[in-house]
Amino acid sequence: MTKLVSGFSKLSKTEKIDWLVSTYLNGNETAKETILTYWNSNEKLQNLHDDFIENTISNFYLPLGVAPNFNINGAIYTIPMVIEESSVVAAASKAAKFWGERGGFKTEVLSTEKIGQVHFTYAGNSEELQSFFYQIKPQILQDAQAITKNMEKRGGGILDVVLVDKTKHLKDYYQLHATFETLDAMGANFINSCLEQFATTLKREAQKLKTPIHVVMSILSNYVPNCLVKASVSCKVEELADKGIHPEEFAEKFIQAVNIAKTEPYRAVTHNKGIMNGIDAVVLATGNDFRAIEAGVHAYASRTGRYSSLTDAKVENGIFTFWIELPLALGTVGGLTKLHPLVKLALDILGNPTAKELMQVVAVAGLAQNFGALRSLVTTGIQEGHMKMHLMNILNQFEATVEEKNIIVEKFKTETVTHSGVVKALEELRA
Ligand SMILES: CC(C)(COP(=O)([O-])OP(=O)([O-])OC[C@H]1O[C@@H](n2cnc3c(N)ncnc32)[C@H](O)[C@@H]1OP(=O)([O-])[O-])[C@@H](O)C(=O)NCCC(=O)NCCSC(=O)C[C@@](C)(O)CC(=O)[O-]
Ligand SMILES: NC(=O)C1=CN([C@@H]2O[C@H](COP(=O)(O)OP(=O)(O)OC[C@H]3O[C@@H](n4cnc5c(N)ncnc54)[C@H](O)[C@@H]3O)[C@@H](O)[C@H]2O)C=CC1
Repeated sequence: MTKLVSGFSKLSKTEKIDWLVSTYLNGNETAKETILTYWNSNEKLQNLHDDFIENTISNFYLPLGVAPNFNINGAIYTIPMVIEESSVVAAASKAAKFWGERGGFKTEVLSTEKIGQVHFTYAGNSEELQSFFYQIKPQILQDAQAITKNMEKRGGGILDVVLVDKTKHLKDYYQLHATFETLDAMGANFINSCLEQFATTLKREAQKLKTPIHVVMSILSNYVPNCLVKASVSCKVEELADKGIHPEEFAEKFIQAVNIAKTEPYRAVTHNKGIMNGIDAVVLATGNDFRAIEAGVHAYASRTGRYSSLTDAKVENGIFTFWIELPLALGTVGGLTKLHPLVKLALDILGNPTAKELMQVVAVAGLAQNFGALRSLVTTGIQEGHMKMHLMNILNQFEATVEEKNIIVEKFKTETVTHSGVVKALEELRA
């Protein structure tokens, strides 16, 4: 068994790689070469990327693609997407084109409130704590002024701080539950700084109480059900007609597919995974925190107590409408947004949106993705389009030459792509 290593973080990058290769990779020189192959030849850029995280040994590439033709509230966007899965960008592009010819996407930001909490315990009288809180609330806000003054100048800051009694759920457990407007910042660091200051004031002032309070932790919440965006598409049912689509039958099956995802959690998780194909890809391309988005979105999908679809669809008076509503705490300043050159490029492609504008673009990407997946699922089935896009991955896996690729791509233009079918075709070609 390998011994625990001490002081690893203090080694140079090359020393870290040498340790890794000798300890876990049997000194394999090819492994070392792979690590070095992905270093950026531009030293300045390499240093920039290395500093994003800790113990960096190389760069991990994901493709950056673009999906054109998104008509959002009348403006035409090309959406940058970072994702490893084939057919996602194609599906988004196809859905954008389809809806671009049918009035485009309509979006609306419903709210932008962020949340943070100071979690603490107090074993004394609850009413005493309430009146103590009302006395010190102005002081709590006053002490945070140094942190909030610039955000206030921009029109944001702390919206409110309330005391919440959670003792019914957990013995002696209370919170300071705070709400924030962080404008174009996702706000994690701003909120956490405010919360830690609230905790400092709370602890200082609580020395006056008969029963002590114990602060457990201060942290923002990634559940932001009041930071909501809605995106929708609609058209007359007959306008749904397209290659392979009978409009009435399509609308009916499509709505049925959404209804199944609304009631059946096993289906809802996959349905929403398809939505997150679009959401995460834009979140990543724009340097946002996809873990925060994922956690918040799935909590929202469970808000009724049962995990459900993020999208909904209906036909009313002959009009088909399909929409999504979801929480998105995004930033277009802060974090990596001004640091990562490709993030900066992605934001430039989007016309340097505000956080509110980015929320709308991201919601549209999720809706488009869901439309593309459902359209395939209720018509051809998902494998036809997905495997068509995945063909190149299979060929690369078997190190097909350019010539072999050309022959096999041509062959599968008229046949459904399956992994075994492609392998067989390659074997026959090589026999
Ligand atoms: C894959 C398509 C688009 C093929 O669809 P198609 O009709 O064969 O495509 P086409 O060759 O006729 O081209 C039509 C348009 O599609 C786009 N398109 C087409 N090919 C490309 C390409 N190579 N590169 C870029 N864009 C492409 C592009 O917009 C193109 O227009 P054009 O550019 O020619 O004017 C279609 O079958 C589709 O939308 N399938 C759905 C795929 C999907 O949802 N993939 C997600 C991964 S599966 C998954 O993870 C989620 C899931 C499905 O489980 C979720 C759920 O269950 O709900
Ligand atoms: N649980 C979580 O989600 C956590 C996330 N994080 C990380 O925190 C980072 C995001 O934190 P932020 O505070 O957003 O970033 P940040 O710390 O880079 O701060 C952004 C700052 O930009 C300034 N600013 C300039 N123009 C602005 C404008 N128009 N609107 C708003 N602010 C403006 C403000 O001072 C703001 O505080 C992400 O990298 C995230 O991964 C950190 C801790 C926990």
